[in-house]
Amino acid sequence: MTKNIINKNFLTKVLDKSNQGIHIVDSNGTTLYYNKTAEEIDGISKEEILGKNMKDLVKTGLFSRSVALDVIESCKQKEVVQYINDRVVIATGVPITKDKELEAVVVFVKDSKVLRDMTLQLQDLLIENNYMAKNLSKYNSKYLKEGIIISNSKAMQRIMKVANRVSKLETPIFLLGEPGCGKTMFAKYIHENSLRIDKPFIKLDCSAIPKSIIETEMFDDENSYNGSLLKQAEGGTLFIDEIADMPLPCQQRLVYELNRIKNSMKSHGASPSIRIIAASNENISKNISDGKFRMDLYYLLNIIPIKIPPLRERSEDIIPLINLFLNKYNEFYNEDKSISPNCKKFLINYSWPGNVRELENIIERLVVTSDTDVIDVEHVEEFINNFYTKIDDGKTFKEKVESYEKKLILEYSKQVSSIKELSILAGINESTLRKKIERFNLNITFS
Ligand SMILES: Nc1ncnc2c1ncn2[C@@H]1O[C@H](COP(=O)(O)OP(=O)(O)OP(=O)(O)O)[C@@H](O)[C@H]1O
Repeated sequence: MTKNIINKNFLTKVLDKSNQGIHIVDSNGTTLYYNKTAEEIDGISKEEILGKNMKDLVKTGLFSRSVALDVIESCKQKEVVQYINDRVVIATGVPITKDKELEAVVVFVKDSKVLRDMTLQLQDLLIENNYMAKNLSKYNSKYLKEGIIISNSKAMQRIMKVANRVSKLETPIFLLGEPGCGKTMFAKYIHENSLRIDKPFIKLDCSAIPKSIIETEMFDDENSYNGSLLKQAEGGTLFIDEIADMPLPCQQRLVYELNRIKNSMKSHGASPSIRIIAASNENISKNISDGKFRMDLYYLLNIIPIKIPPLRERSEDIIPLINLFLNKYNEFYNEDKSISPNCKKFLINYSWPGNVRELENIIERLVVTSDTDVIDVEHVEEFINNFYTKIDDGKTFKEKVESYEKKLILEYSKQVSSIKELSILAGINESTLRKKIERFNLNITFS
């Protein structure tokens, strides 16, 4: 059985511990109780006030006014600012009634010094807040200027630095990296930060168009649809994606073009008519040793090589990328989804064979398909099964990634009715997907 300890003695102890001053007077204004904090705030001792009437104490000048007397008169709660012994005190008088008759008045007393301290703290916070807001806007404009490129990892910060440095030069650039890791994004970024920003940025994806027409598209003004790409990119940047797929005769003409650009820069110091940025996700050295890629072209392009690491090697970028895509697709689909911490952990541990493109694609699907506001591991598992591969099965990392990719492509193919839909669902561009299907020897039929 619990003992009821709440008696008069106990309540008096509690009131004495309060950090507010408490002053109780009866309905005539005579002080019945005055706690320790009130003594400290008012600078008046219990002995000076207990059993004395407030009217007399106001007369003697000990109090400038008495809120207790105001409350006795009006029988309503009242708040006043008082000067007691040169200190500013805030006193709130509260009437206590029994059967509608006033029984007593309790006055709660606060030292304005506390409020002053709080005001000072608030001012400090406002200053800090202002400072942070300024920095945030600086950060935001930098962020926007960089076209929202997430570069939280050291590796990406290094690449951003190189990209910033080389964007103002005219030299060719060679971007290397797995599919979906951001090569096109970097090519655009370099163009947009170069002196050619007002001129065209033209992309040629050698894996997306039949090999037989690459040369025409690139060089032939008369037979290409809109004039040659070299002509279209005049004054600007020509971005040649998947250059390893470029046919040898075309490579030869590109070597000629690059040499011409180089010589004109050397002899006239002139800006080249076109800047070339090339990209490859193939093992280009293997193509060279197989005789599929010209060594001289490789050296002409490889003056500034930038290798973009796969996402699995820069896991610090995963959370900021998740947040970026979550905001983007929440806004786009007018949703307000968030991702649980467990699910984020789960996504950090995934190997992302399709790199940033796959991550973006999965976040978009999660925003659209999850039936709760908080996206959890179970929702992700619907898309990605067998997240974790066994470590000790004797396969190399690449083999594991490939076998996982095969599984995913087959699984996704069951949900769509064409290669185009499959490429959208998987977040891989169509030509890369076709190549993968061919390389993995997958037998895919669409319903
Ligand atoms: N660091 C990053 N920050 C923000 N978005 C990124 C980042 N890296 C890639 N992306 C986004 O991921 C998607 C894929 O990137 P991108 O197309 O540049 O890859 P890629 O390497 O050119 O792929 P592929 O080799 O298949 O052509 C794009 O939507 C791009 O904007």
